[in-house]
Amino acid sequence: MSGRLVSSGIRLPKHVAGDGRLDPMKISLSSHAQRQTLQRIYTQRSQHRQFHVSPSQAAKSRFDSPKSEKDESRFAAAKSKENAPKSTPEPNAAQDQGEPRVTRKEVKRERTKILLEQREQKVRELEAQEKERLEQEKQEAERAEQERQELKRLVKEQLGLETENPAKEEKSRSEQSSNVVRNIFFSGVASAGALVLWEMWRFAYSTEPLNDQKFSPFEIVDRQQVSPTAFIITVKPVVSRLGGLASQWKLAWLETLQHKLAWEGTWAVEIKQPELQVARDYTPLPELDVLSATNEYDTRGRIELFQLLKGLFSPQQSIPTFKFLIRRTEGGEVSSWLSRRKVGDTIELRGPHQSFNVVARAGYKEAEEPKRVVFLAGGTGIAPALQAAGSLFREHGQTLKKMPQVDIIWANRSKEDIKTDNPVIKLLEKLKEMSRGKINYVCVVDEERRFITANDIVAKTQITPPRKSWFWNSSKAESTPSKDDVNCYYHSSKHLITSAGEDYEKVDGENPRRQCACPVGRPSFKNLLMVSGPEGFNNHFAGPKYWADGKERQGPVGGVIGELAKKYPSLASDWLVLKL
Ligand SMILES: Cc1cc2nc3c(=O)[nH]c(=O)nc-3n(C[C@H](O)[C@H](O)[C@H](O)COP(=O)(O)OP(=O)(O)OC[C@H]3O[C@@H](n4cnc5c(N)ncnc54)[C@H](O)[C@@H]3O)c2cc1C
Repeated sequence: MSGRLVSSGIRLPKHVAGDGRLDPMKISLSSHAQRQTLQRIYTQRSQHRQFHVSPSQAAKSRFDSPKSEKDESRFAAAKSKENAPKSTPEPNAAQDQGEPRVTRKEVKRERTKILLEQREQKVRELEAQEKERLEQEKQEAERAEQERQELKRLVKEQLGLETENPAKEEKSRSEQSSNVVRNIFFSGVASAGALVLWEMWRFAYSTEPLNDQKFSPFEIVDRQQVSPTAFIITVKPVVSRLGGLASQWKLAWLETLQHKLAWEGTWAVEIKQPELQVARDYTPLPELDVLSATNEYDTRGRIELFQLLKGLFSPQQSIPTFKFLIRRTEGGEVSSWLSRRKVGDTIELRGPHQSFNVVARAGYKEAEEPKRVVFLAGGTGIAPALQAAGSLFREHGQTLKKMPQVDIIWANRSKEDIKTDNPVIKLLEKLKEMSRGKINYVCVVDEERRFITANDIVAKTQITPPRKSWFWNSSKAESTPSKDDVNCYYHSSKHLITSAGEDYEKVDGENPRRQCACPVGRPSFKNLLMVSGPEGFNNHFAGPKYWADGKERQGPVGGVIGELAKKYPSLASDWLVLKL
């Protein structure tokens, strides 16, 4: 226990002096106000001791000089107590006699009271502040709501949506719904317009799926090995998978082109080897369904329109394909690269490059009597032979009456090339059947020591040796009237010597047929003897071509046929020899 021992042996609290009085400075109080209060109590006690004043007097003196507002109220309370009738005796009167009347408990109570009062005061102040803040917030919220309502009213007024009566409201509602319908309608029209514009843009800027200016992608969809060195690949154009008008148009355009080309004669496309950036010509095989199509495909424009409409109404339209018979040449840049391509691979094509218009050269529709077309084909040279036969069939297929007799002699190295399951053999058989024998073929194979001979050519062309003149009794051949003194591009042998096989004029991007310039009343047609194969093959039978002005030209007829022409003058006068 803290405190101090006095002489009497009694331990006093530390804030009580030796004479029993309270020592205010020894009482530990935190606040100044508390210290003051105790100081007052101490003073009161001293006064009481020195002057023997009564508690009421002490209270009076205590409150005589109020230090604060609080003290003032206490002072007033004490005064009123003092003025009150003294009916009851002072409770502590006996103790006033020399004894300290303020105990520690009282000090503590007083101090606690003061603290409580202070705290209560603080709480009241905080409550008042909080109330004031809430009040302000409420007022602000009310003001904002008023402004919002006002704004809403103004907007409604501006938009004319102010409804004052139910009729007006109903009218406004119906107007709103008709607005919605109108908006939906115009959105639909706008979307359709955008779609049409998009398609027109694609239509205008889409390149043709096959053109002679730049290479276009084609996908290999089939590959068939027909002999150890030869194979057939089928390709289809790569068009957008999304379809749409532009894609349909592309397919329709290509199908149309196929029909047009099949009708006229021989043509080829270039295939690019992308690694070496070189290209070589290859000849598409004719498609049977194209050859057997009816004559509704009359002109180019009509074909396109018909195909386009067909394509639009049948999105699953057939995709036109091209087939190539290719022989892998040992060390060849393009053919060996192509031989390694598989189904699914993409190759690039450019073309078409048309050469001989077989139909026009063989007399076209003016033919007065069926003519003959003989084709000497070596290896893959069978492809142009099939094109020529196909175009003549396409032209005369309906009546077959005026169709020239077509004889193909196909020379190959091995028997494997002419197996019955070879698609080329199948195609030849089908053409023979469809043309009721007007198209015929024979195969000769090196392996069997069977080659195309001069006798074969004589037999197929049915040329006859010149008759001996009975008058001169000499071996001099009877002169045959020349049919070659015309300048017709299609039917003059002289003209043919310098020809680069350009049987089509280029007019405004179109390749129309040339006009036959043969004089009226004279036969304007010729028999055709065509030679198609590797360079050596062509040179052997018809003599070499020559280059002039950057173009490969036909040159004079030489080789086996040139020799025959010397013996058979009708070969020179009635036949055109075309080197492919
Ligand atoms: C109108 C037309 C249509 C055609 N159609 C077809 C067809 O349908 N199918 C078909 O298979 N072919 C066709 N061809 C032939 C074809 O275009 C190619 O000529 C043939 O495929 C060979 O080309 P390549 O690039 O493989 O060989 P290339 O690289 O051109 O070589 C050809 C030959 O020359 C040799 N050679 C190349 N360079 C040299 C050199 N520096 N020195 C010595 N020898 C060399 C090679 O070893 C090879 O034997 C056609 C040609 C034309 C003109």
